Amino acid sequence: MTIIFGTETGNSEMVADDLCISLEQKGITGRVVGMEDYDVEKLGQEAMAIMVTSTYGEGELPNTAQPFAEALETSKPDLSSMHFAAFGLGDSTYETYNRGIDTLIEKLVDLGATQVGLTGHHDADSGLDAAVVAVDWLKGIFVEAEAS
Ligand SMILES: Cc1cc2nc3c(=O)[nH]c(=O)nc-3n(C[C@H](O)[C@H](O)[C@H](O)COP(=O)(O)O)c2cc1C
Repeated sequence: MTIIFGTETGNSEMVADDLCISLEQKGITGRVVGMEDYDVEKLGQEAMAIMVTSTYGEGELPNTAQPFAEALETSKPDLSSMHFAAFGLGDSTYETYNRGIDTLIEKLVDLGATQVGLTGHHDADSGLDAAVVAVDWLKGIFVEAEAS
């Protein structure tokens, strides 16, 4: 399973790495890739991916996610076979709390992808560790998938 992250200061990458470790503990091989290194033409081949991104500026995607989002708009890959789970990092002291992940989800769904489970969120203002929150969220996604 591929974990694709967008980040400005590295928190989303740490989350992606810990999600990968958590997957491997379940016997699932994971691969972590930054959005800046990911070719959107390959996205349609991901049967199941985990998307992780923070929010920057005023509700925008972080630097490494912006070219990825633009490439989605221009290449318009067919994502009808792709499933994905989504986790966002933000800070609730901003009015635009966690808008980045919602922007990304909208783009993927517009191209035909199917979201699995509820979007996970980390709030930097909570004082909680982002990776701990993300790994707990992923466990919930698995419980939901097993129940359905
Ligand atoms: C300049 C700046 C702007 C930010 N803008 C937002 C924002 O609009 N909405 C939000 O929810 N979080 C915002 N954040 C919080 C970041 O998303 C949060 O710190 C996150 O953990 C950063 O993750 P990253 O290191 O992967 O980029 C902002 C942080 C900074 C420093």
